[in-house]
Parts: sequence; structure tokens; C-alpha cells
Amino acid sequence: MTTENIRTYDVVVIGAGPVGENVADRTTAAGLSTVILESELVGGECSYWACEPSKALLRPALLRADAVHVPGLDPAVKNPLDVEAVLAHRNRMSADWKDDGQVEWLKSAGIELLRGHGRLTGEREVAVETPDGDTVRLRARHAVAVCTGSRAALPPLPGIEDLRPWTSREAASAQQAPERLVIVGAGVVGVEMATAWQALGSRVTLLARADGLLPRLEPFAGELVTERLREAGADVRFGVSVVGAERVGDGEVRVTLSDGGEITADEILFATGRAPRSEDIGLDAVGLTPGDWLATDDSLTVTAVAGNWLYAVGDVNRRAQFTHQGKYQARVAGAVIAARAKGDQLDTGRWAPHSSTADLEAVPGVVFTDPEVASVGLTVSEAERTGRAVEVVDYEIGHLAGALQYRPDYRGRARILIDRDRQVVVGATFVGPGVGELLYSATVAITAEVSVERLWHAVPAFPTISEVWLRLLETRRDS
Ligand SMILES: Cc1cc2nc3c(=O)[nH]c(=O)nc-3n(C[C@H](O)[C@H](O)[C@H](O)COP(=O)(O)OP(=O)(O)OC[C@H]3O[C@@H](n4cnc5c(N)ncnc54)[C@H](O)[C@@H]3O)c2cc1C
Ligand SMILES: NC(=O)c1ccc[n+]([C@@H]2O[C@H](COP(=O)([O-])OP(=O)(O)OC[C@H]3O[C@@H](n4cnc5c(N)ncnc54)[C@H](O)[C@@H]3O)[C@@H](O)[C@H]2O)c1
Repeated sequence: MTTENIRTYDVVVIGAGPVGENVADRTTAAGLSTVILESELVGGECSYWACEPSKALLRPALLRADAVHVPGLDPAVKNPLDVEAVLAHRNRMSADWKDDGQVEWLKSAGIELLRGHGRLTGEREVAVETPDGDTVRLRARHAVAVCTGSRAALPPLPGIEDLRPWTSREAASAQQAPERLVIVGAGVVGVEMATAWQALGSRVTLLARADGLLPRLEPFAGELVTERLREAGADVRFGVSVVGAERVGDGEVRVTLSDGGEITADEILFATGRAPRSEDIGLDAVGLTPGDWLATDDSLTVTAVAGNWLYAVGDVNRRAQFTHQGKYQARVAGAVIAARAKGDQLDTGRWAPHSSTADLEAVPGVVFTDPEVASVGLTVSEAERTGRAVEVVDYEIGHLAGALQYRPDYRGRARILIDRDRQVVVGATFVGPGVGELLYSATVAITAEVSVERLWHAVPAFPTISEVWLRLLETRRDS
């Protein structure tokens, strides 16, 4: 039986991933009544099938890779990882795929949760199909924020439906290590999952269709990660993709490669990018195309819909697909919605409260591989593509006393890009064990537009890996 209700709120948020939760938190804090809709688990992809489980798998792998090279510690960690214990820890870090904790948090923040699938039905209107088959109609006085995230995109391979391939979800939540795992795609998901499952005992084959790993980052990042993955026993291949794959006899996967080769494995993971979760959210009801990414301006307002009431925040707008960046957008969107509700003028200038400027200039990201890859701002190829005049300074991190103290076989490299006219840092990439924690320093340098002259006065402690900053400045001065 279908019952029809209409409820009115100031703000309706579709999708309770990390981003939707943060939009709702900000609008509620601004005194706007807010309802958030969720069709699966409150907490979204990040909590259950992405960031949290993948990092729980990777942490033991990376710690062990560091520790086996530290004299005195090496005998204690030379045995392989205890796979069962790692997977149990991963299960706990994913809250055993239960969202009670996050639901409690919503309650404590004063946000109303409505479980079900939300669809836009018109201007400021949303219909929710609840799990018991009811339809609840919602009206928003001020704003609807689409925060429906993204899902794994599979390539159009013949027969892929029958293949039962792993996507990032299965790769992050599997309850045992496959003996042989083929990974297609060498972006962030591909290399992180190759690192994790190789360390957990799988024999991993990683297929990159380009001539290196992590093609969006500085080339030396992919090179250093390739070296270590191969040392760990993974079979890393370049310039090759999959042209056919099928499950045969006893459940094995037989994979045909673009170079004519064949591989047999127990599982195949497609880590081939993301698609927007927008195909069934009623975009046609507001004049948009189902299945498209939702383009916004820097205030996170959907530009193709008139009236400044529709927002798209997080993965679904494709501006920068990271949890931290989506949450940053959520803080901005929350402030924008609150300002418009009060009738205040928006302040959308560069780095102003109603502009997600960092999406364009300073998106930090860490790839949790051995070695870690931490980057923010421009790479050399992005600078070239956008016609930015930059100076490029490189330094081998392994030369630092702090790096050798960290891990005697330290290999790593740092690169900064300095804007020639403004003399400020506009890009930084650090590759090496433990460099993830260095990234915030570069993010602050870029967003605060600290002059290179002033950076000389930011003294890094000895012996830390942060001394790389000083070495980069000295390299530039002496070159
Ligand atoms: C394997 C993997 C590892 C990652 N690791 C990291 C990491 O370490 N650090 C990092 O910053 N980023 C990481 N990411 C990226 C990160 O997961 C995403 O950027 C982040 O989850 C985006 O958040 P979101 O809220 O926009 O979307 P999501 O997390 O996808 O949440 C969207 C929510 O909306 C719900 N929803 C969708 N449609 C509807 C509807 N019609 N009605 C109701 N609810 C709906 C979904 O069920 C979901 O709960 C990783 C991604 C992957 C795949
Ligand atoms: N540590 C982190 O912060 C973290 C970890 C994982 C994912 N993420 C986020 O999730 C997003 C998605 O990651 P991803 O790795 O799935 O996507 P991606 O776009 O980074 O990489 C996908 C790769 O697959 C390749 N590819 C696409 N189609 C292919 C095909 N048919 N055959 C072979 N290769 C193919 C692409 O060339 C690309 O290199 C990233 O943009 C990242 O922001 C972040």
C-alpha cells in the first residue's frame, strides 16, 4: 500500500555519505531544518567500501614494509601478515557494515534521517521511496543538495555481467585473500589494492594501459611505486589492457590481454574509474540528463538549473573526488545555503567563504602505497597544459638524515613548482615512506600563498623528513 505524505523542510539533502552529512550539519547549525535521505548506509562509500576499509588493509602492509628494513625490528616482523587479524581489524574499522554510530551522530547534530531512495520531482521537490514501499513527498523551502556520490565504472567488455568481477567495493570488503588477483586499471584504487592484497598473500597482476602507474600524478610517483610493488612480488605490466574475460569451469577467471597474452586468476578487479550516482535521481524532472555528472560553480550551485536552489556536492560534481575535499565543499555549500536563506549577499571571490577555491588550486591527496605519494596543487604536465610559467625544483628525499632514520633503505623524491611571477609554491609532490603527514605543510604554503622568501624562515626540525623543504630551497638557490 502506498501512502502519500508531504513534509516541508528548509533543506533536503539526498545522500548521507561524508559529504551529505557535512552539508546537513552546516545547514542545521545555521538554524535551518534539514532532512537527509539515505538508501544504503549512513556514512556512504567512504566508511564501508572505500577510505576506511582500504586504509585498514593498507596500514599493516605499509608499517611492515617500513619495519622489515629497520635494524633490530626486522626479525620481529619478518613473518607474513596475519591475514585473519588484518581482515577482522578492517571489519571493525568498517563498523561491521552497520551504521548505528553514524545514525546516533545525525541525531546528536539535530539532523532528521529518512531512509529510502530520493528522486527530484520538480523545483524544490523530492520524492522518497522508503524501504517499506511508501512514498514520502518532501518540499524544500530553500535548497536541495544532491550528494549521491559515485560508483565504480566498468568498461564495456563483452560478457562482463556474467563475470562477477570485483569493483572497489569487493576489493575493500573481501573476507579472504584470493590466491591470484588480476587488477585492471592503475589509478589510485588499482595501486592501493595491489599493495594491500599482495601484502595479504595474493599473487597480484596489475595491468596499466598507460606506460606507468598513477598517470595523473608526477611520473616519478608511479616509477617509485612500481619498483616497490615489483620488489614485493607483484607482476606489474604496462601498455596492456583486457580485451576479454570469462569465468570458467571451477570459477577461475580467464583473462585475454590486448597484447595477445592470457592470465588465469581467482578474481579480477576493475579499478577503471568512477561514474556518477545520478541515473535514477529524477534529473529529468529538473531539465538535466540522468547519468550525467552535475556541474556547479564555485558556490556548489548547479548552474544549469535556474533559481539557485539546487546544489551538487562531493563526488557527484566531479570537482575533486576525495572525502576531505567533498567535506570542504560541504562546509562551503552549507554557508552558501544559509546565506541565501537569510537573504545575505554571497562572497564568492577567490578564497572567500562562499567559494570552494581549493578545488581548483589546492586539492591534497595521499596514495597509501609503499612508498606513499602525497600531492597538492599543480603537476608539471598540468602547469604546461594550463600555460602556467613555473620553476620546477626536485630533491631526493633519501639523502636526508631524517629519511635514513625513518627507514635505512629510504627511496623517495620531492618536487615543488614555484610560480615564476608570484614567487609562491603552486604545486608539491612528495613520494616516500611516511610523506603523507608532510602534505599539510604544502597545502598551507599553497593556500596561504606564502612567498618563497618567507619559507626560508620556516625552519624544519632536525632530523625529520620535513627538512626536504629546506633542501628544496637550497637546491633552487644553488642551481
Ligand atoms: C577504494 C576507494 C578508496 C578511497 N579512499 C579514499 C581515501 O583514502 N581518502 C579520500 O579522501 N577519499 C578516498 N576515496 C574517495 C571517497 O570514497 C569519496 O570521495 C567519498 O566517499 C565521496 O563522498 P560522497 O558523500 O560524495 O559520496 P558517497 O560516499 O558515495 O556517498 C553517497 C551516499 O549517497 C547515497 N545515495 C545515492 N543515491 C541516493 C538516492 N537517490 N537516495 C538516497 N541516498 C542515495 C549512497 O547510498 C551513499 O551513502 C576512496 C574511494 C574508493 C573507491
Ligand atoms: N587514497 C585516496 O585518497 C584514494 C584512494 C582511492 C580512490 N580515491 C579516489 O577515487 C577516485 C577513483 O579512483 P580510481 O582509481 O577508480 O580511478 P582513476 O580515474 O584514478 O583511475 C582509473 C584508471 O583506470 C584506467 N582505465 C580506465 N578504463 C580502463 C580500461 N578499460 N582498461 C584499462 N584501464 C582503464 C584509467 O586510465 C585510469 O588510470 C580517484 O579519483 C580518487 O580521487 C582516493
